[in-house]
Amino acid sequence: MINYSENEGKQYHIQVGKGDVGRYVILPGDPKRCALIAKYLDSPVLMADNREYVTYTGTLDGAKVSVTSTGIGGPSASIAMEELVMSGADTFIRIGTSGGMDLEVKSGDLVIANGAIRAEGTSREYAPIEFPAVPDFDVTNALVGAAKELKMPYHVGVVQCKDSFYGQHSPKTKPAGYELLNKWDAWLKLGCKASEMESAALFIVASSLKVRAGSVLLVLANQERAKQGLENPIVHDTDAAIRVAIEAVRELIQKDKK
Ligand SMILES: O=P(O)(O)O[C@H]1O[C@H](CO)[C@@H](O)[C@H]1O
Ligand SMILES: O=c1cc[nH]c(=O)[nH]1
Repeated sequence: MINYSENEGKQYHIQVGKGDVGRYVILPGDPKRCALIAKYLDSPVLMADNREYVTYTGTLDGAKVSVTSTGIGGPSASIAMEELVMSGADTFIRIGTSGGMDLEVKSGDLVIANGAIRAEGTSREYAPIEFPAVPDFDVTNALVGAAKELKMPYHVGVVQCKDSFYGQHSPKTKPAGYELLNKWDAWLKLGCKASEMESAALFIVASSLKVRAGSVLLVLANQERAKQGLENPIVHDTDAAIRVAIEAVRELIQKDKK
């Protein structure tokens, strides 16, 4: 494969290469979240800042751990994962924001995905639609263990992934076939916990590359609760989700040593 990078040994988009990242990588969407995550690492170093991809590398309990932002949506997230795997990474935790769906999911809660609805386009370029977008079992267990240990309010369940943020919130037009893609009411009846944009693509890319991935999401607010007139403040602080991801990486590091 052609490497378009002007910098030898660096991946074209993320601008890191072998030796620059650890096997464990935390993946926020927002590049500005990287510094907030990196401060939990020992001796974090900014390795690259290119397009939507910012990477820091440090250590946790002596193991090399990195943070790389994915940008918004499956296309950029899949590029980040592909290039990180080519740089030596094999274990990924997405830490993102989301909108609650199930009425029991409140602002400020965390959602740990045990599956993702593939209502986005990127994952279809990797696997037929019948193949489920599921996270790695050990990574998911580590996230649940960390949320319990840190006494965070969390839910485990299916998340819905799409390519249009405003299609979720306020679709202006509903083209022919719209209901075939946007089955929001069905997902609600099936107990879907939250909606976001990257987990499905990341889980399917991880399956195709034979690496491990999981997701923990902060719930900013829940439009379904708002519709019912239930309490629904907006929460922006991602620190709880970041701490759960960090603790989960520690658990995985210990487990992988055995
Ligand atoms: O907060 P991040 O990780 O970017 O995640 C969510 O926020 C963005 C939309 O506002 C999408 O990327 C969505 O998945
Ligand atoms: O409602 C929301 C909030 C964050 N991200 C989404 O994709 N949807």
